[in-house]
Amino acid sequence: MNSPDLQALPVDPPPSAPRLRRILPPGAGSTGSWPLYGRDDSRAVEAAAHPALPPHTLMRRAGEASARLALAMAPHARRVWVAAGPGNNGGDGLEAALRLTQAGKSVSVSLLADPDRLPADAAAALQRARAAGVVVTPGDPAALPSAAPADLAIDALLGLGSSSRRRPEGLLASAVAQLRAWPGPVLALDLPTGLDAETGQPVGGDIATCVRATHTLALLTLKPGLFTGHGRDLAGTVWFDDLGVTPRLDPLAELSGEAAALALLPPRAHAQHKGSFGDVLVVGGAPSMTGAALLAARAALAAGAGRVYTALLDPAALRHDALAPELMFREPGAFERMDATSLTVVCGCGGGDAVAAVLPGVLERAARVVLDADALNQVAADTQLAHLLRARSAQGLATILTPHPLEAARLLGCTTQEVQADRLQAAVRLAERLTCTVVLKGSGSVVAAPGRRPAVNGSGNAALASAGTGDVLAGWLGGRWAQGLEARDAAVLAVYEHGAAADRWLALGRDTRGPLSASALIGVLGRAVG
Ligand SMILES: NC(=O)C1=CN([C@@H]2O[C@H](COP(=O)(O)OP(=O)(O)OC[C@H]3O[C@@H](n4cnc5c(N)ncnc54)[C@H](OP(=O)(O)O)[C@@H]3O)[C@@H](O)[C@H]2O)[C@@H](O)CC1
Ligand SMILES: [K+]
Repeated sequence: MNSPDLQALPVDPPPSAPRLRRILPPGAGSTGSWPLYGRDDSRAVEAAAHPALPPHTLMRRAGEASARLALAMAPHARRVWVAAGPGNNGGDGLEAALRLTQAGKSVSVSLLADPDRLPADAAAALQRARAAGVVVTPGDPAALPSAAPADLAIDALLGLGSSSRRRPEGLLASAVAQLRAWPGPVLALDLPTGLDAETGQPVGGDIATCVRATHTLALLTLKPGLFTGHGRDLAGTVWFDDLGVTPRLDPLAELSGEAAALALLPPRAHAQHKGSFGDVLVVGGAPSMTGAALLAARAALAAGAGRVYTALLDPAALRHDALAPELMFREPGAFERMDATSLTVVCGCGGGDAVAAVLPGVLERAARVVLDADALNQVAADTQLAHLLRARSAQGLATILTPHPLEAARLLGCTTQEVQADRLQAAVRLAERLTCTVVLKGSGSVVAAPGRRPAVNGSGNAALASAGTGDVLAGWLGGRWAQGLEARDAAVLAVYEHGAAADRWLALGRDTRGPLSASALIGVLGRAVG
């Protein structure tokens, strides 16, 4: 997208600096972390900004930003269809329609609302649009003429006011269906209609009633729902315009970006030696699952740990890895004789039930522990292990858990659906319950630590959905953490790098539909950021 298109429209009032920023996928020069605000806090930010501004200023700015982005993303669109809903999201759409008409586009607006019952800002926008000659048709969008693939649709049906339990029905549902079937690009204003701003779940539970946008322009604040759960799939490329407002509230969460990860990378000085970079012990690999432990160990090595030991739980397994001869193999019982105070133990990868025997010793003594997969299931099934885990933080021992949603559900004693219904809250609850740092994996992985603001990861794509990538994450995380980072920082960094490696893989022109194998992932991880 080139900047002349973004400059094509008159601005009102002129912004002092470019406000429109691309957030996802992260590009060159992307910033550190972005604050994410929930529904109530976004409304509070809006309410605090209004008194200092002339009436309708924020909505005008929202319309201006939307029109600029629309022109840039669909420069050859002959027609633009705006689907406007009953609230201020619809008002944003009307403001955008006005500006796109002024820019020479053929714009039609379907207003799915009673024009006499619009909120004040939206009512003013309707008046301004009509006065400028925009054709606004209240009612049924089914009457639309067919669109060409270059034509643009704007989803201004529902935004922040989307009711959390009410799925779009009737005319609203029919407009959503039109947007889902639209042959060209779809720009969602603030949120794709039907997406919950905080959880990234479909309101009313049915993803078929959500708009699937090619681009979403978040307005005033970035909302966490755009980046986790179904948010990534429904929002497409995410843009942000703060409308010239700086929030004075603590955010609900933050989005980790490239620069934040780069700032956390452990430095490597010339005069350091392998002893400076920490020791990692990977415990796992029960019979028929040794590959999982080997993947984790190779990843820990690639992450830069000074020495990596591997304790396979399969007594018959080879004590050698021809592809990683740097790995040192030990018996599982050897842990008892190692210096646990300087050790980072990655425990669980392919560990099966056999991992239960080593877990008590590891939890009681190891300075830093990453628990993954079967180790998490053992903790969920054994209250004594859960007790040992909780006791660690009081003894100054740190733990990072890396559950996927099913493992998190077992640990929390709830269903996977309940975890997914609010991933941020589930990660925070788990971190507080077990006094650990938690990485809740999945689309938009969440890093939570007791008393700290949760972070949603901004990197990654569906290529990571392949066997063994979780083992690679656990090992890579152990390898990064061993080099002296604080637990939450290590988790934020490793999770970002893990996703960025998959992004880089796609950028290199690999098969965009095929998965990235776990072994190939280790190969690209070292060059994931920077
Ligand atoms: N004002 C400003 O300065 C700025 C505003 N901004 C923009 O405003 C947006 C928030 O506006 P908003 O609060 O009016 O909410 P919005 O999402 O438009 O809809 C609420 C309406 O929809 C209705 N409704 C809800 N669910 C429904 C369902 N399932 N099916 C049917 N109806 C349903 C709901 O009805 P109710 O629940 O009240 O019965 C109500 O009538 C925000 O996202 C941003 O785009 C920004 O540009 C910043 C500046
Ligand atoms: K919308």
